[in-house]
Amino acid sequence: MSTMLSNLDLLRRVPLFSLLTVAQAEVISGAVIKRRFKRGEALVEQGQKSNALFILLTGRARVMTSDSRGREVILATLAQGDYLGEMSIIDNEPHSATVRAEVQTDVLMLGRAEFARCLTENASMSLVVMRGLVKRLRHADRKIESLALLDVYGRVAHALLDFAVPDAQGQLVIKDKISRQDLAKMVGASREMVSRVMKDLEERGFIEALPSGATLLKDRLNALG
Ligand SMILES: Nc1ncnc2c1ncn2[C@@H]1O[C@@H]2COP(=O)(O)O[C@H]2[C@H]1O
Repeated sequence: MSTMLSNLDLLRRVPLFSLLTVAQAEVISGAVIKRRFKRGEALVEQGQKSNALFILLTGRARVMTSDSRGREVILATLAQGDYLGEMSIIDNEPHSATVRAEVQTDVLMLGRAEFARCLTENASMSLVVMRGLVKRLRHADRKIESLALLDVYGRVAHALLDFAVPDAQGQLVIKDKISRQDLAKMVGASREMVSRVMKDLEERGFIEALPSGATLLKDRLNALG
């Protein structure tokens, strides 16, 4: 995190807060605190309350939920500029999921009351938060559909397509290596099963492991996911 930037400058760089008026941003910047989370540390815990909105300045965090037997599901990965903890502030219920730092992660934390005030005083910001929630609901709908209707091949294909971004040639690639364990937690299957499916997808030409560690997704994968 750049220590040279003021809280106001940092806030201005976060898309959500760029909509505040200058006066509002000044008030809010006086209310935020910076905090660093180590790799593996929880920013918020499912079932607890923490009274703050967290905005990622650097790093990466994973949104996950688990059952009483410790089995985990990865719901999403958050990166720079993303925020979390808004659900608990909006409905005054405990956090819906645990969010854990995947690498060292710096955040700005804004208190519950200040965030609630931002929403009531700034209609465009409320709309952006609503759009974010709607986007997540759409994504969750697709995920339910995939869990209910697709086999493990389809679910793995779906998760891979979700992660991929087009490269310079317009081909879909996943740049970072995804661990089989993480993929298993995304699709609700065992690591062994996911390893078998990935091997099969590669042998049948749906995906290609590149020497760089990236994975190239072939067009035909769309037919599975
Ligand atoms: N499916 C999801 N995708 C992205 N972020 C999520 C998802 N579910 C929960 N979160 C975030 O994780 C946070 C956990 O605490 P909250 O419920 O307060 O607010 C939640 C959201 O900010």
